[in-house]
Amino acid sequence: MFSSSYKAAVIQMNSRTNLDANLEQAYNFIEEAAEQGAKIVGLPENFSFLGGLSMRMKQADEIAERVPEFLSQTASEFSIYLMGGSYPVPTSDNKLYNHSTLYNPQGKELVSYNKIHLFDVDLGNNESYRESDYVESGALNPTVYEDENIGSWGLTVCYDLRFPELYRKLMEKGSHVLSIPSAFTYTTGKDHWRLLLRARAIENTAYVFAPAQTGTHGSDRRTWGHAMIVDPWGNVIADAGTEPGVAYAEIDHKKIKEVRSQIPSLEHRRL
Ligand SMILES: O=C(O)CNC(=O)[C@H](CS)NC(=O)CCC(=O)C(=O)O
Repeated sequence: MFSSSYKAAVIQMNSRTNLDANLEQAYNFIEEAAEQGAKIVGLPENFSFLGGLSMRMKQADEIAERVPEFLSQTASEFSIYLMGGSYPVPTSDNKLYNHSTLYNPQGKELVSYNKIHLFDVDLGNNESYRESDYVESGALNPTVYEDENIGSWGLTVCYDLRFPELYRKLMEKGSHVLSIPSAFTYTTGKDHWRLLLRARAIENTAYVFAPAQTGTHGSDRRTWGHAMIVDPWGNVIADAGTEPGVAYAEIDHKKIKEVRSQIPSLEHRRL
């Protein structure tokens, strides 16, 4: 367990198909968060490129080269932990991993995770998604990073949020904070996002840290926003609303201890 509380920042972006513009938007919000004293800052799913699938495939090598450089330099420039949302990393068979990552204040990558659950759904009204057409599911390897400064962070991405068994595995590895960078659709977000985030926090007595995408991304994509931090009791302690921006909350080891002693449900598990 870490020993002090710290300020965390979730970034909400409106990423599109211009890598430079997206990185600039991310940089400006990270700078703002660092100036506000955040020790850890998180970017949303596909912060570097959203929409424009064929363009993304063409630029995938460039994105996969530039984004880690950007994350490393920015984390060390502002001396913060940086959760790099997710970005596409080409696989050997011409697909992508939806890759999430965590950097330390010296700009070193600490841990990374490839999204396991892929968003293949038909929502009606001509709204459907086939993430598995271009993304390869990651290894079934629940991924946690821990140190004495930030505690134990479990990495997941977006649609993973709907699979509580993944979070149970992360809890078995001692997570204090569940990271869920997202680009939830407007259609599902309005009914499911807040409820699912609060449920994961309550059932795991852990913080939920969820940067998000918001607004429209080209003509066929609309995301819900409401980047959020939820405390282990299930209270929403930061909500970025619907505009791009940054939302802040304190992550406090005392709160985790308090809730886990009030309701030791993790210890009461039978199955
Ligand atoms: O590929 C991209 O451009 C960005 N990635 C996404 O938007 C991903 C995969 S399509 N979206 C989700 O996982 C939404 C999940 C969701 O909305 C739900 O579970 O309801």
